[in-house]
Amino acid sequence: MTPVARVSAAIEILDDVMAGESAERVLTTWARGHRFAGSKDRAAIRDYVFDALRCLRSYSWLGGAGGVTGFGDGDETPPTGRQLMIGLLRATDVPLDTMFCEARFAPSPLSDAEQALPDLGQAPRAVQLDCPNWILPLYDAALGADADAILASTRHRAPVFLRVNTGKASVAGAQDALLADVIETTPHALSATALQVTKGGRAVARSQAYLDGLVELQDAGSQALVDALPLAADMRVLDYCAGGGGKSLAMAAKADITITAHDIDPARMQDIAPRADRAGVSIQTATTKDLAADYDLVLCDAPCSGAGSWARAPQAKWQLTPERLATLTKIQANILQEAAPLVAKGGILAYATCSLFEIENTAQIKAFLLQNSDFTLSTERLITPLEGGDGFYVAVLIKNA
Ligand SMILES: C[S@@+](CC[C@H](N)C(=O)[O-])C[C@H]1O[C@@H](n2cnc3c(N)ncnc32)[C@H](O)[C@@H]1O
Repeated sequence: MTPVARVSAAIEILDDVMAGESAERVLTTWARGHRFAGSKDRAAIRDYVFDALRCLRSYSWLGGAGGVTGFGDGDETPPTGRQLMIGLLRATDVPLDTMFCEARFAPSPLSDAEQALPDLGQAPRAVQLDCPNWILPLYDAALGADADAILASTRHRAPVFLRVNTGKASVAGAQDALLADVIETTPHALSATALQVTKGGRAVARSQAYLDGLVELQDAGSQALVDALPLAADMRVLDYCAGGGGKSLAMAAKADITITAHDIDPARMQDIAPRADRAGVSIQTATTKDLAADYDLVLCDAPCSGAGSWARAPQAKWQLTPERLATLTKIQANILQEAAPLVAKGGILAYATCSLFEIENTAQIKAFLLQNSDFTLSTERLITPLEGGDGFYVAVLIKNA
């Protein structure tokens, strides 16, 4: 495909996404209907779509949809795919007349109105930072002087990180094995097991090092969260909200422990067995009625707004509503109450989210401690995207002996 045809494809896809469709689904459907598009075309179009989603408000502004204050921010009309791509190309200094022109498959040349260059410096702070208006106060309350820098970081693509499975390889050994598939990496300060992929990120899942279980795809912040857990040999550990098992696998690689994975939706755990096989570790899965009440450590990696990973999953930023956030905080409080009796006396209850907001993090723990005087707070850590990975919160509570 020519560069202009890629821009036209991104416009078409973004129009569907702005109509409320999932970006992943629209991209998959588009690829099925356009078999002539090669992998490089698909990757370039995908990058356009996700870049536009990350910077939805500032690109809308630069694309001339100045009145649009945010998709998902009320009843406003969302920007068109064309406006977003005009904004994206302006923001990245691509001359617009090279893309919007008379060439075959190109989007039509800019109208006189579209030629006017809006000044982003005049836009409200939330537009410049690509944040829904109602969410900005949550950032300010939780992150103070760092709020702007953290929001700015979510405007850029998140790096690909790997976790070295130290049960199978050293960090240097895993790096060498990845090099055989032309995947270049560099260790990352957030965790001793974290490698940031600097070249070949799209090839990881096909590489021999990955297929042999030497590495797993896992964000560096997620690894730092697991590092914060006081795991020790022979512990009985319950991963109460295990999902696909990312944290279970990381915990299993850290210490010789017995791990049980649980999720309210057992179907979410279907990948755990093949992933554990690949990693060479053992993880049991259990339904709620199978759970014992004497775990040495229970991890609740609760469902949340996902605010710490909006650079990776940008559509979620625009889909979150105050009502959904209120529902999530209720679910989080219930999960803590369900998990507390499963912790053995003297054991540990760990609570984690990939959110940055107080209402999902410190406020949740404060409320829990008020109602559960048999627990005390041991440590608490907020990992923000300024440390290089996704944002996470983790609190470690101890149950009285
Ligand atoms: C943030 S995700 C977990 C991600 C996973 N720990 C990982 O590292 O890949 C949250 C999970 O909590 C599960 N969940 C929601 N409500 C729950 C509940 N009441 N009890 C247990 N799991 C729950 C969801 O099904 C979802 O899989």
